Amino acid sequence: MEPTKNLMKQSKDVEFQDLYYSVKERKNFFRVTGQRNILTGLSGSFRNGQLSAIMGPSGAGKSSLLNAISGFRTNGVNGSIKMNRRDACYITQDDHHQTLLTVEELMNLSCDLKLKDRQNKSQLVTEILDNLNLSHRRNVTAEKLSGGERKRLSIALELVDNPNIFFLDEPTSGLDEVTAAQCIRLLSALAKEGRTIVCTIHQPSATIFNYFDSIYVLAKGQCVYQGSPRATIPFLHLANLDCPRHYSPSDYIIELVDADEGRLVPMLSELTDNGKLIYTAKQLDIVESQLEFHQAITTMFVEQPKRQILPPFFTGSAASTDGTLMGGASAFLEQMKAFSRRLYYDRRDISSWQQFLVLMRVMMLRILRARLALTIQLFHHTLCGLFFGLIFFQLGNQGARMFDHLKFCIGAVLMIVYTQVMVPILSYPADVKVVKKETFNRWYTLTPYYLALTFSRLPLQIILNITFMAVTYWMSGLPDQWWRFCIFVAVGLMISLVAEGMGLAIGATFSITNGSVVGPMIIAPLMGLAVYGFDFAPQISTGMNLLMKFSYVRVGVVAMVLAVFGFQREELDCDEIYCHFSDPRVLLKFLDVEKVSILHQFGLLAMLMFFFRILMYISLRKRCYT
Ligand SMILES: Nc1ncnc2c1ncn2[C@@H]1O[C@H](COP(=O)(O)OP(=O)(O)OP(=O)(O)O)[C@@H](O)[C@H]1O
Repeated sequence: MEPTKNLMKQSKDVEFQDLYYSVKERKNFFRVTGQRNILTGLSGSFRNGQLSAIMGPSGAGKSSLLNAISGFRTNGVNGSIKMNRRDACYITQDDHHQTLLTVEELMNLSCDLKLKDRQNKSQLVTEILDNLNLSHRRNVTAEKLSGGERKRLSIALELVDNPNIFFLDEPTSGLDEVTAAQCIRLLSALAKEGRTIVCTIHQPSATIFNYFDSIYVLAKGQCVYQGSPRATIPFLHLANLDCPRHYSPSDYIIELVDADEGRLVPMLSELTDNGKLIYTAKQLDIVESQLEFHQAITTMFVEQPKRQILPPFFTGSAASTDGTLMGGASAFLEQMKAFSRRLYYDRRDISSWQQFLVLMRVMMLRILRARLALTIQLFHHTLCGLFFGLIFFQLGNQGARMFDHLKFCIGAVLMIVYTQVMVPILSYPADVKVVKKETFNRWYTLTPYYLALTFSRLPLQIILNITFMAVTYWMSGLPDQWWRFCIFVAVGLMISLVAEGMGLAIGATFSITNGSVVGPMIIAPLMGLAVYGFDFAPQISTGMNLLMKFSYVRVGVVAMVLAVFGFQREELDCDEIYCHFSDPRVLLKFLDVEKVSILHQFGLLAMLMFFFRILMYISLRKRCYT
């Protein structure tokens, strides 16, 4: 690949010292039984202009190290890292992209969100796609690309604002040998253009191994080798471990550190001073004397006691000290300056309003493109409306059918709740991964995304609700009053917005597996509260009444009852000798809601809607920024 001049930019190194990463071990969800150290005091550096690999056996901590130094994961990470976050991007192993958009649309989206000057946008897109050999796939959606093409697309999307530092988690996983080699060659070319490229790789073939400028081998969370690929054999020779002829050094070193439960790990880790030393070889010959080593870290980090937590706003900055008090003070000043610089840089060129507009457009486009899902949802709501309409056909004005009226209101609410809760629980977790990647790579900030998500779903919600409610209303024979119909629809819409908020909050917090358990588990007691005590409503205790206010299903049912029977509704027909509930006021009194205002119920629903949506926002923030 030819280096592209207008993409050239000065780039920087990545250095880290005494890096720890630990996770809490739990016996069950709540009980923490201890702490597991995954990375144990690692140091090292990845140089600008080089393609570096983090290698190691499965479970060695490669992804953990990549996540920790890139800042993709901050929870449980302690130590010093020098890296300009503004200049870095992270490409995940699974290549999460916005679904239903073509390569060109995704590239345009990336440009719209990242570049202020959009005049040369199409030229830039063409240039990048040409360079990454993706031009012929411009009009294909990301889901239809091959593994290698998808990886190249991930790189292309990030190249738009030309970051200096690329972190890639297992870029060759799932690719055949030829495609994997192509991918690594591309990364090597990008590094030569003046970028720092760091990727994890499990066990590269001999060909791929030699494409790397530097390798960092991990085992059991410790550094067992750091240096050039060709210095691997002399390094092992130094430890009296001779790589057999015709054996790939990458295979050999991985096998060595994996054997005998990692018996050799402490010795090799000592030779590298856990990453503080870097090895190089002068020539290709495997001769011990040609091995050289030097300090991996050039930055003098602030002296820190082991495992001390850096305040989060210091991460990503580096400071020097000679270990003295004065040195420490000037280092602190430097950190403060770096912090202010970061604050300055964090002010995005693209305003939040512009981000909102771009995201809104894309989200609406995606909703319209999901034709099958749209058709199924419309069909489902119409069918449910017809089903309800048939069950309660022309019963809406029958004074003798009080229980049917109640069943109608409860049933309609439950149908809305279940549909609106379950869809985001099952679909949103996949979106969260895309959002995490895109916010991390500075495509947009969370607030405009969140607002665009909320508003873009609104039109579809309204249409689906009107469909279901209209069919139900007219078939069940409720009064021919447009204003009552509008209130009926508004109640349905409000319930669906609360339920959707709850579904999104669960989807943003849990995986699909856990969410599909948690969702119904939460709805069940809410449903219980919804039907509780309708036959002895006036005797319900104050405490229970208060609790019932938290069940939006109950609040929804009450609002629905008020919409159907409130507002001075005329007497219902009576086909029998005596109909106790033919006067709607009797029914309202029986349910103890005759003095309840529908506005009050709308207020409660609005509060619960905000509650779930704020919960979702907090959850999303936590997922994206820790
Ligand atoms: N959040 C976590 N909670 C518990 N254990 C974790 C967590 N993250 C990582 N681990 C554990 O830490 C170890 C290292 O994980 P990591 O994913 O970094 O390994 P890896 O070298 O990338 O492995 P692989 O090549 O198989 O992907 C593994 O044993 C993993 O189970």
